[in-house]
Amino acid sequence: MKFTFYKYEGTGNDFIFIDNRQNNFPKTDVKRIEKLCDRRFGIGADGLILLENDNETDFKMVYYNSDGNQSSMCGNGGRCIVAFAKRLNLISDQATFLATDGLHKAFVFEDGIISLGMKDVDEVKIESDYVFLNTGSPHHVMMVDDLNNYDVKGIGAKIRYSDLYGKAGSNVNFVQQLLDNHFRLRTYERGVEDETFSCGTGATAAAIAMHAIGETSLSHIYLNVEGGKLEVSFEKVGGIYTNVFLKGPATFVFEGEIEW
Ligand SMILES: N[C@H](CCC[C@H](N)C(=O)O)C(=O)O
Repeated sequence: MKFTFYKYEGTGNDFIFIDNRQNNFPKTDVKRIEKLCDRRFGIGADGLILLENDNETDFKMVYYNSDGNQSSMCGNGGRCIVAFAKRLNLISDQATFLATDGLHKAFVFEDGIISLGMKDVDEVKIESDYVFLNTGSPHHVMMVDDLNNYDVKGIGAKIRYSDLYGKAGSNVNFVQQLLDNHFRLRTYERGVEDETFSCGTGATAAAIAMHAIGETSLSHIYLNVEGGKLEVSFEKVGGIYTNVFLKGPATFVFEGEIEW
């Protein structure tokens, strides 16, 4: 089998893209997808994303974590697939696409920045030392005083595999407040089983969580992640977080061919 692939990164969260509109990619070959994502024996990425045809929208997004398993919504990958669709001349400066958590709208700006509409969040579980919410993927969010030298992988894995989240697990986000609506975020990602340089649904979850627990009353949040900067904006209407947007860069890195 021979495929052209396209490598993208969104604030350091990196992905292999395949144009699967011919529907010939081996979608159930977990070991193959895991190997393609392997940073030594494959191309290397946090995830692999298929762009497929969809009757009602511009395209469909299918997301796999680097463990080779299909998973829930990827916010950075969602921004990158819009850049990929533009490269394929499928769209111009906006898109509507179908993902595992429903329909997404997206807007492409001049400088390559992409703003992705995220699902509404109608349930935010506030506990004494963490917040849990689902922004298309499940996220445990907790505040820490200093993210320098913080054991994100060790502590993140403990929480991800704890009884709290059972077999499904959760992504784990550690947030440090810098200014009123400015935060630093480091994330342990389920399915990568390591810290990633950025997590889009995690940044969205952290922003909404900080608003929900009153750390900020502003609804436009700036997040410094290990791989760059993201912005999250939202409105809270009748207890529901809506008009949620995740904005940031989506960068083409290289294209190549894989054969096996
Ligand atoms: N690892 C996540 C999916 C990818 C999330 C992340 N890459 C993003 O940008 O949202 C999960 O299995 O829940």
